[in-house]
Formats: sequence, C-alpha cells, structure tokens
Amino acid sequence: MASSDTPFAHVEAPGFREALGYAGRTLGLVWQTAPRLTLTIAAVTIVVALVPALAAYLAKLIVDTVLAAIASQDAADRHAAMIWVAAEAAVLGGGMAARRILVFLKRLLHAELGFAVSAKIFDKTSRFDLETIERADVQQQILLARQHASARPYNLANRLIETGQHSLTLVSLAAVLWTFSPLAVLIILIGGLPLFLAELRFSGSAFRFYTGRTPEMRQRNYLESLMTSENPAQERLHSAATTQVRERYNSLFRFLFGEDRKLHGKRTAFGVVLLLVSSGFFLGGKAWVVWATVMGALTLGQMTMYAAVLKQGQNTVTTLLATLGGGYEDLLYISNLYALLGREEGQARGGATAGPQPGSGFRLRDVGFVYPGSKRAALSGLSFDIPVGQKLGIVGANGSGKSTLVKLLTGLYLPQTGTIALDGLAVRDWAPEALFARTAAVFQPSQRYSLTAGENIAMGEGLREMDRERWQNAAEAGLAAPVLDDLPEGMDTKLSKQFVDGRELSGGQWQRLALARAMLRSGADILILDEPTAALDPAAEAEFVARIAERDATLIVISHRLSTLRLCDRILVLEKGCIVQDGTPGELARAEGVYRDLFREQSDFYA
Ligand SMILES: Nc1ncnc2c1ncn2[C@@H]1O[C@H](COP(=O)(O)OP(=O)(O)OP(=O)(O)O)[C@@H](O)[C@H]1O
Repeated sequence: MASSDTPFAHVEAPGFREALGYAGRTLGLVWQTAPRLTLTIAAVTIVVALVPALAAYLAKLIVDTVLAAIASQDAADRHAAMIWVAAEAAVLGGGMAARRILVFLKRLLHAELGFAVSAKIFDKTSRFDLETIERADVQQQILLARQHASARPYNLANRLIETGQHSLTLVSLAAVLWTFSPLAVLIILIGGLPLFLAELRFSGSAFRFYTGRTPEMRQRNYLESLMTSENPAQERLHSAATTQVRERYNSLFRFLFGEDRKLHGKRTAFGVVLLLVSSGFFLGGKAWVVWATVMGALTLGQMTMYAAVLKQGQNTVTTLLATLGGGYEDLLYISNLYALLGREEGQARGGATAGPQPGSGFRLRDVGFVYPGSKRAALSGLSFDIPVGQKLGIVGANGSGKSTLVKLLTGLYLPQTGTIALDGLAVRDWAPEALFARTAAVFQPSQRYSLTAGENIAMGEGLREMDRERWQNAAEAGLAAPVLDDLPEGMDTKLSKQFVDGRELSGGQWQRLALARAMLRSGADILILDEPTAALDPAAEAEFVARIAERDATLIVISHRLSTLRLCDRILVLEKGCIVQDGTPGELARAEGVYRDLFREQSDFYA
C-alpha cells in the first residue's frame, strides 16, 4: 500500500527558537488554565527532587555512626545511629507520599488542560467558514489536534516540570559527588547522552509515521465504524460486501501495524544497545569508588553514599535526557495544534446588518463558483434577480449546481467571480449573524441530531432558547406535530439509537423535524428549502405546499418533484451550473426544453 501524500508532509521539525516558543506558549497555557494547581505542583516537585540526595547523605551518616558506635561502644553513638535511621525513614516516607500526591495533582492538571485545549479547538473550528472546514487537509489537521488535544500539551508541560525536578535532583547529587571527584560528575553526564540522541532520532520518525499515515488511519477508523454501526443495515445483508469491507480493514490494519512494529522494533533495539553503553559508564564509576575505599581513601559510609549517588545520578541523567528527547515529539504535535489555531478562518466578511436598498431582494451578476480542488465550475455566469416575496423554484439534474446555488445565497460559500447582493449589499459584506437572521433553510441531506425531538427543532436557533410553545408552533407549521404525538415522551423523547432509551424515526419523520426546525425561524423573511418534500408522503407534501404558499416570505425551493413546485411563480432550470431556462411554470411547460420533458415524464408516470 502506498503512503499517501499528506498535508503533514510539510510539517517540518521546529527549529530551536520555534520549539522554545511553543514550549513557552504551552507553559503559558498551563498557567492560565490552572495557576494555583501549577504552583502546588511546582512546590511538591521541589520536595520530591531533593529526596534522593538527602537520602544518600543520611545513608552515609547511618553507616558512619554505626561504625563509630561499634568502635566506641558508647550509648550516645548508638542513639545517634537510630536517630539518623528515623530521619532517613521520615525523608523516604515523606518523599513517597509527595510522589503519590504529585501523581494526583498532575492528573487534575491533565484533565483541566485537555478541556482548555479542546475549548480552543472548538472555538477555532466554529469560526471556520464552510469552504475551509470542508477541506480534507483542514479536517486532517483538526483530527490530529483533537486526538492529541489533552495528551501532548500536558505531556510537554509535565516534561518541563519533570525536567525541573530532575535537574534539581541532578544538581544536588552532583554537589555530593563533586566532593569525591569532578570527573565522576562528568562520567554520569556523558553516560546518559547516547540514549538522548536515540530518543531525538526516533521521536521525529514517530511523528512522521503517525501524521504521515493519518489518511490510512482515518480510513481504518471509518471502516471500523462501518462494521459496527447500525446505519448500513441493508448492505449488511450482502455478506460479500461485509466480507470485502472486513478484508480491506484487515489489510489496512496489517499495513499500519507492520509499520508501527518496524518503527518501535528499531527504537527498542537502539534503546537496548545504548542502555548497555550507559550502564558501562556507571559501572566504571562504581568500580572507581570501590577501589578508592579498598585503598583507604574513602570511609565505608562515603562508599555507600557515592555508590548510591552514582546510581541515582545515572538514572536521573537518563530520565532527564529521555524526558527532553520525548518533549521534542510532543512539540511536533503541538506545532500542528498551533498551526490549526493560527489558520485563516475563511474569507473576510463584513459587519453590515442592513443593505442600502431594503426590499430589493437578491441580485446575482455573473456568479461563478468552483469547489476547492475541483477543475470544473459548479456554477458559472449566473445572472438573475429574486424580487422580495417571489416564490422561486429551482430544478435540474443531479449535480447541476442547485444546492451550491442556495449555499451561495445563504452566504455559506462566497462566489469566486461575480457578485451576489441582498438589498443592494454584497453578501460578503453582510454580518454573518444578520444574514442568518434573514434566512431560514433546510439543506440536503437534512441534519439528524442525536438529541431530544424538541431539541431537534430548537437547533434552528440554538439550544439556549427553551420556549416549548414556540417549538410546538414550529412543529405544527413543519408537519411534525403528529411525529411528536407518537413519541412516548413527546418533545422530550431522545432520538437515535445511540441512547439506550432512544427512538429511531423514519426518513419522512426526520424530514418533518427538519422542516419544523426551519419553521421555528418565523422572523426570517427568506425561506430556502432544498428538497423539502423528498421523503414526505403525497398527503403531507400537499399539505406542506399549501402552507408554504400562504407564507409571506421570499421562497427559494429546490425539488425534483414538480408537484412541490406548483406553488412557485417562477422556475429556474439549471444544467451543468448554468441557467438554461427561466420563466413561469406555465411558460416553461409550453416551451421546448428540460422543464417540459420533466413535466411530461412526471405526468406520464401518474397517467
Ligand atoms: N462539498 C463539495 N465539494 C466539492 N464538490 C462538490 C461539493 N458539493 C457538490 N460538489 C460538486 O458540485 C457540483 C454541483 O453539486 P450540487 O450539490 O450543487 O448539485 P445539485 O444540483 O444540488 O445535485 P442533486 O440534485 O444531486 O442534489 C457537482 O458536480 C458536485 O460533485
């Protein structure tokens, strides 16, 4: 399986300054998120850091006083030895307690930081415009940032805290070892370097592996959900399809697993060899200390202390350098997070809440639109007006650009060429909220929220508004009242099988809720409906059409069913992104063209 070209191919290892910048920003984020917790962690860390050197020194005092007590047979020396034992027990016990408390505090910090980073990601993605968030590279960047949202910034912060802790331990141990020989300090420092270099080398390739394979991982995750979710129930009946999906999943899994194993195998082999090298340094140091004691240069107490300090020192240097090396990998992920947070949110929008010619409706001039990455224009050269109060129907074959056109009218996309103006002001100059307040829309496919039935309607305006009477009115207008009546807890019934006590609805019932959601926006004077009746039964369709016809709003409705469009006073026919017919339903039914063919096909069908 070939590795795909990914948007992360360009994620370069940050330079030293950049890395420091990210580390600083992450620490700043930690401080902002939980200042008191951070201070407490810092204080407990200092306590934990000083324990090893203190314990080694107390071990020396114990051995020295025990030897003195044996030599003097003095009760005071015997007591002194026991006091040092008690002191050592207190230090070790206190150290252990502090370490446990530190784990708990860090767990709290992890949760708080995860929440803060997720909030930043949600804030950012909610500001992306539709064109930006639909891009595959943006989706992948978001996925990666979300997957590592809580872990990486916390890991880095934790590594920085641990780096401080290990550095303090190392300085205190080095101060003790210095009294033996400065060369011994050098031995433990050099002994840890090989492992550090290995860590640095592999963290870069681990990042490239995990980010480089993201499309494959996404596909694997998708196939997993395909095999376990209830949605593709019909396809499940065909065992061949299930088997083939399974086979594809298996081969993806084996590929990803194989790559993962290769990477970690190499990492482990390098680690083992370099660990042996670093142990060699430590053993050399220990042999030197033992030799000095045998030669009478050190007391037994000093030998015990220096041996313990050497061991602790080697461990600390190894851990410290591994911590720093692993931090580099975290930084790579964090650079992706900050790249996402710094990404442009979309094209600039204005802040106007009204146009200079109120009541003039939509005016489109030479509008063209090409989807990012597409070679073909979805729309081109569209010029027409939609006067206020007009009931406009749009028809055309699949892929002719109908949905794209209504997304442009609502400002979800902005045209690349030409202009769309509402009330004499370009759509891009309107404040998005003001445009939203003017328009109520049902898009295709309509959204199915795994919330309660009432909340499915309320989502038309957001969940904050809890006006159940308005929800009920909207349900009546959108033909969803019978759906609510049939549910065991009415509006409060949870929808979707994701809930143990949730109910599933039929396609038509979901569509009625989507219509009710649009009807909730009674203040909107432009109603945009993309295939509003596709899933409705004929009686419901007729009732909906009659109700919509009564509404005093500009109506733009897309439908393949001409029966739905009978309320329209004007029809636009699109073909390959261009307008090929424009007229009243009567005119178009008489003129030769796409509309008349459609009209005949549909009336022949019912004849
Ligand atoms: N999000 C998208 N990204 C890229 N291309 C898209 C996207 N949505 C639609 N297209 C392409 O734009 C063209 C117009 O699609 P559009 O959805 O507007 O057609 P439509 O007339 O509404 O079709 P249908 O009747 O099937 O709903 C099609 O060629 C389609 O492949």
